[in-house]
This record gives sequence, structure tokens and C-alpha cells, in this order.
Amino acid sequence: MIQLKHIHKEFDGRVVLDGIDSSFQPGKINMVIGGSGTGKSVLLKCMIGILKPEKGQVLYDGRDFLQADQETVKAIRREMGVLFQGGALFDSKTVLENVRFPLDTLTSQSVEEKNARAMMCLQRVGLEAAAHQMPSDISGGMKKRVGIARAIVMNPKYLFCDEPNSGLDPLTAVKIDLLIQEITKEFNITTIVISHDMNSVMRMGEYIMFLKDGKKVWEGSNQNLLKTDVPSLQEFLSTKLT
Ligand SMILES: Nc1ncnc2c1ncn2[C@@H]1O[C@H](COP(=O)(O)OP(=O)(O)OP(=O)(O)O)[C@@H](O)[C@H]1O
Repeated sequence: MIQLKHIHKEFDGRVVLDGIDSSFQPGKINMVIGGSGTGKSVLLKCMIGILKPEKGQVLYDGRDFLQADQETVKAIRREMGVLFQGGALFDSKTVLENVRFPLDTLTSQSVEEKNARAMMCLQRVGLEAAAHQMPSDISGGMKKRVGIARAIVMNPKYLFCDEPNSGLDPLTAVKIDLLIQEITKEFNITTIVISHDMNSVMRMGEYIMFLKDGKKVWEGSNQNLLKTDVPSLQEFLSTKLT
């Protein structure tokens, strides 16, 4: 479980996250939605340690990420998988080398062990046949799947996905959603997804947090989303669903 307590972040005196409280459960797809510039990416960056909030706590199964000693921070980082927007693959590495990369940098396993684990993850996303191809030779959807394989190679407890569907056709988007959903359930991962795609939110958002101007304005399930009487959420939905 990940808990956020009063997360406050500002840039040059401009408040971008204003006291965010929430908790994200394991085995569930937790989604963060909201208009452009409302703080979704900043929140994700605060959670994974790219940005440091001025106030608040991020608790990983009770461990305070922002106050923890270096060893604990390292341990928590190793338990995170991140699927970056666009996949963020290394162009000069093969698909297999991309997936193996976290193992190369964070473990002392033998090359055989690392290749075996990376191949297993590629198999999980249906891409073992593409292991020796270069990223430039595969489609956008395949790149996302490679990104997912790399995100799960360290067997994460926490998975962060920033716009996993951006740039994909609707059919491929459904496949990526399904894959993220299956992996979340299979390994009981606490998954956080930032999304602009309402189809995706309705398909898999078991817990949804709606941000507006850096504040959490609404939270609930996808089933309750459309019943909301919060005006700013109604307005957001009307722009998305028409
Ligand atoms: N490093 C930074 N320095 C200064 N301001 C920043 C920085 N990063 C983000 N911001 C500002 O913080 C606000 C929230 O940005 P954020 O990227 O979190 O929005 P978002 O909700 O993810 O938007 P989008 O859906 O368009 O990606 C924006 O006004 C942005 O300009």
C-alpha cells in the first residue's frame, strides 16, 4: 500500500500540489486524472523521488520515503517499476538489453540469470520473438510492451505508469490496459496510472483520484465517477466524453 499525507509542492512560490492525501491499495489499478497542468506528473515525480515535496509524507507499506535513511530509500526504489511516457527505451540497445538494464545496474546476477529473467518478462508481454530487435524496428505498441517488461523485471511491488496509452490506436490501447491489469492482479502490485484516456479510466480504474489545480477534488471508483455531483469533475468529464 502507498499512502500520501498532505503532499505539498510548489515551484518559485507557486503551489502545484496543495495538501494531497490518498491511499493506493495493492492488486488494484489506481488512477490519477485531471486536466492539463493540474499536477498529475508532479505528483508521480514526488512519489518516485524525482521531485521532493516541501511538506508531506509518501509511505511505502509504512516506510516514510522522504525521511528514510539511504538504505531504505534504495530498497524502496528497487521495489518500484516505472513505465515512462513513450516507453523511454535506449535506442542503441536491443529489446532484451533494454529489459535487462535494471538487472545490469541494480543486481550482481550472472548474465545467464539476467537474460533468463528478462526473457521471462518478454514472454509475459508476448514479445520473446522480438528480443534481439532494435527499438527502431518495432511498433509503438510493442515499445510500450517492452517498457512494461522492463518495469516488471525487478519484480516490483509498486508500478507507476505515466500515460501508458498515449500515441496508441484504440485496439492497442486496450491490449496495453489489459496487460497492466493482468500483471497488477497476478503479482498483487500497487499500480498507479496517470491517464487522459477516459476509455481506459472506465475500463480499469478501480480507484480514481481527480485533481484540479493541485487539489484532490474527488476520489472513488469508475462506477461512481459518472454519478458525481462535483461541478469541476462534471465539467472535466463533459469535455472528455463528448
Ligand atoms: N520543474 C518544474 N518547474 C516549474 N514548474 C513546473 C515544473 N514541473 C511542473 N511544473 C508546473 O506544475 C504544474 C503541474 O504540472 P504537471 O506536469 O504535473 O501537470 P499534469 O497534470 O501532469 O499535466 P499534463 O496532463 O498536461 O501532463 C504546471 O503548471 C507545470 O507548468
